[in-house]
Amino acid sequence: MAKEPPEGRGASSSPNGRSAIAQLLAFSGRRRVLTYLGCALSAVSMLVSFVPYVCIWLVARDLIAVAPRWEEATSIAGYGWVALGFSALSIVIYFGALMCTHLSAFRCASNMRKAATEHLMHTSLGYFDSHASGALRRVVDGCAAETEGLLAHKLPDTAGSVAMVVGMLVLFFVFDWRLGLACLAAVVVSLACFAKMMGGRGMDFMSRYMGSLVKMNKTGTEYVRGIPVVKVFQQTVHSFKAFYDAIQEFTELAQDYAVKWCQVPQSLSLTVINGVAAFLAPVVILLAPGEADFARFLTNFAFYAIFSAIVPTAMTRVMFISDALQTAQDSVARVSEVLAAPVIEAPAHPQRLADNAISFDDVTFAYEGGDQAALSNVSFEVPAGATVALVGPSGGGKSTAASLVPRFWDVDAGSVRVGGVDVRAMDPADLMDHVAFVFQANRLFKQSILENVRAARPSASKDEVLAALEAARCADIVEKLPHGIDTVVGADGVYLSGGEVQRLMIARAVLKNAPIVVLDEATAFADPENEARIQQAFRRLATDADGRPRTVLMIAHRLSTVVRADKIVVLDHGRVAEQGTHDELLGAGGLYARMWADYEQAVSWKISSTSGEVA
Ligand SMILES: Nc1ncnc2c1ncn2[C@@H]1O[C@H](COP(=O)(O)OP(=O)(O)OP(=O)(O)O)[C@@H](O)[C@H]1O
Repeated sequence: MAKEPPEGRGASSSPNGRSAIAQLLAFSGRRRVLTYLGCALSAVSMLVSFVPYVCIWLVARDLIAVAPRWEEATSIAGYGWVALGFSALSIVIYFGALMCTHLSAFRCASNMRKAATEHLMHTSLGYFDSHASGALRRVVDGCAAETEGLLAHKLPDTAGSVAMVVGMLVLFFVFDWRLGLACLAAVVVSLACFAKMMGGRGMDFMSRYMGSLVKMNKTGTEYVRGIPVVKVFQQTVHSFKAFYDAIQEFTELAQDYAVKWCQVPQSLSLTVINGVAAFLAPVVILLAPGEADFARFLTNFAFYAIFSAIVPTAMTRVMFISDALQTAQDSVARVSEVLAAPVIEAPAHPQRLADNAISFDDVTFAYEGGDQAALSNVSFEVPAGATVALVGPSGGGKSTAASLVPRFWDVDAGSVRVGGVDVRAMDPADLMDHVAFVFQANRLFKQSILENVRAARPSASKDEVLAALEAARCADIVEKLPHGIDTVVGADGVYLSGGEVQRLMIARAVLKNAPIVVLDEATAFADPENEARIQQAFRRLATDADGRPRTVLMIAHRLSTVVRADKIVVLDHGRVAEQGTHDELLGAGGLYARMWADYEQAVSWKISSTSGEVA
């Protein structure tokens, strides 16, 4: 059978106006037909399971007809075999139904996961900044799993229950329509109570209840995330007012809903539907005197009194599908949200890089929802083989500028060029091949150091990885680990400091051997020894394997590292305040000169305070 493409994208494209089930079935692809087949088989199985009930009625009828000459009821054994045969047939058909619905449900879940993962592969990198990886994993995995129960079990069972209710109602009118009508009256009263509970104000209650539940879950997550702060500052749950209020609101709503609104109609509904026999009694008393065939009438009454109880069970099952539908609706909405994440558009005719220069041409960029631009009319050049440092006050736009090079986001106006080509006109894979990134938020996989570094170039040999580690001054890290380069990070208590992780990231970038490097110098969490090694590793990263200079765009948080840069670009409030070499900028006496003076003062204060003098 040909492999089906995941149809998730199609499913997400028109989420509005389509039911959750229709959207889920779109994920099942061609296998959706198995869901229909499974539901149909489940309904058939339910109808087949009626035959034993009819057999019981036939047995009762025959016995009453010949009583007390029981030996004349010769067909009873035959009815027994028929009942047994149909019971077995019903089970086999139901088994087949579940096989079909499971096959479709598994395909739906796997296509949902595939579609979301595939979409995330093309999503702009900036999206992951604002969406935590854990939350995304829960959406991709959790939502798919949540929908399995609905498609695999709830839907066929509901189809079966509907068939049961319909079949039972038909049977009611086959044997004696007058007794059937009495039973139907009970069903109608029960449904009316339920409609009162769910409709109008009840529905309003329900949507407020669900909204309040979502709010409580959200604020609860915030609270759990903030537990370290709560503990450190000796706070209680009351200090998380939003969470506390959400719990209160939910408690009151739940009580109101259960006590004020549901109590009466639900009790009535359950009493009526479970007491169908009570509706039959007056009808039987009224009709009995006029009955010509009293034995048959009695048999029918026995049938209705016993089997009418099946209807409420089936109806309850049908009603409770709304829970599963709500969960599925929620899952589909969350997956659709992931599928709507902005993607990096690849150009139809990608252009090739002419050289390794980077240039910002009149770039303006604002974050979604931001009231002002993070970068406004920013222009600067990083010539091929040069090292350019971005400096400036916090919030000046340094990280934003660096993240536009790998297309974490796309500019609103102007252009970012690499090798003379607008990054939007390049094949994203080509861009990634030419540029290595070392960012502050570095992540290591729970794999060996070897595999972690090799992630930059999977074809690299072990010797090449060792050479990269050596170049990034990581020898001391590897030496202290129990299994050297094969030690798995995060296992058996093997953890690395922030500075050590950053050096491994530099090793990755060295191994990648890309001609352009964008790095965020984050030495804030490194001790002096680590920092010295990181600086050496940065210097090593500035030249490639053949000793040729790489093009480096670095975000510098410490001015000591930028003195030797070919050019320094000072960003302030999203604008280029000034640019030039260290000496030129000092001579200009602007923002950089003031920052440098502050820096020198801080350093001299540090030196004098460590040498015991008061500055
Ligand atoms: N993901 C984001 N969403 C919205 N606004 C953002 C986001 N990231 C940064 N900003 C805003 O953009 C502006 C520039 O921030 P940016 O992080 O680029 O500055 P920076 O110079 O790198 O600061 P720092 O030196 O503190 O890292 C700031 O006003 C910041 O609040």
